[in-house]
Amino acid sequence: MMNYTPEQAPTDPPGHPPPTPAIDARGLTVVRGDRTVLRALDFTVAPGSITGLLGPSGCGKTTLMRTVVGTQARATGALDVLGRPAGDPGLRTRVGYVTQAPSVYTDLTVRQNLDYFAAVLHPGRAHREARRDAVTRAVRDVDLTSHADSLAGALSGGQRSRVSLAVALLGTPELLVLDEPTVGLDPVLRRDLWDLFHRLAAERGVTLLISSHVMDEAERCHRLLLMREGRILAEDTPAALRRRTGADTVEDAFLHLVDAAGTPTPPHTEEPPR
Ligand SMILES: Nc1ncnc2c1ncn2[C@@H]1O[C@H](COP(=O)(O)OP(=O)(O)OP(=O)(O)O)[C@@H](O)[C@H]1O
Repeated sequence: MMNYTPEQAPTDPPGHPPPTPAIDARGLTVVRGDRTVLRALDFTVAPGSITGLLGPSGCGKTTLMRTVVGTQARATGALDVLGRPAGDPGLRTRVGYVTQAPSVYTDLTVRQNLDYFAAVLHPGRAHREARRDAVTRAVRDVDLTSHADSLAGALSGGQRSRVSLAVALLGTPELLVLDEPTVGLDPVLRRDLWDLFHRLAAERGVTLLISSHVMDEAERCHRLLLMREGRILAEDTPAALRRRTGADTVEDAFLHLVDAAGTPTPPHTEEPPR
């Protein structure tokens, strides 16, 4: 089983001012094409925490992640990431982003992929040993040591996704933004990845923002941002959301909050949360 409980979210030592949020959004609005996709979002993400971003397909999760990592144009309002405006060049090595589609070279082995990205991050002979250590650690983190010399193109979809995650871990990011990292993985790999996410938060102080369709993964997060139709429906711990709504599961809590919000859902644009 998992080696944590969601109630064990990082807390501030008494008497200390709260730390700067890892993410601080105020009135964040994003337009894509002729659609307003994110609508005046206000939320914060605490450093060293795991925040789950949940909501039905098309509610704006990827758009929000793209905005946090600075690749989304036409954002208005304020969005600070690690104390700087989102997209600031100083954040490049401090933020890791893993997209839904794995971005690896299929004609290189796992290790060659990582060697390449490590050389981009830390060029030069002086960093050769540090690069080798970083690559070995990242391959081990994602449990691909036995596949290190396999061509990425010969791996399963889930294994390729883990190579992408290993690339993001190379730079030892302070904030990791992961878009549906567990899609297509079997239950054992999903559990192992969530264990890794918790180790990264607890042992390395990494902040993780993780999107998912899968409501049972919500229970593995310290806090949740529940999204619907470009808005934040609720922001709280899984337990508090269940308590607040009298629901047994986060999925039921979500449905309760949707009903309470009272906005009708056009059937052609909405999928139920999976
Ligand atoms: N390039 C684009 N131009 C215009 N609208 C877009 C574009 N990309 C996405 N959208 C719209 O923005 C909305 C949010 O999309 P987004 O990909 O952020 O949702 P999502 O919650 O991540 O969905 P999923 O879970 O299916 O990945 C959708 O209604 C989508 O149609």
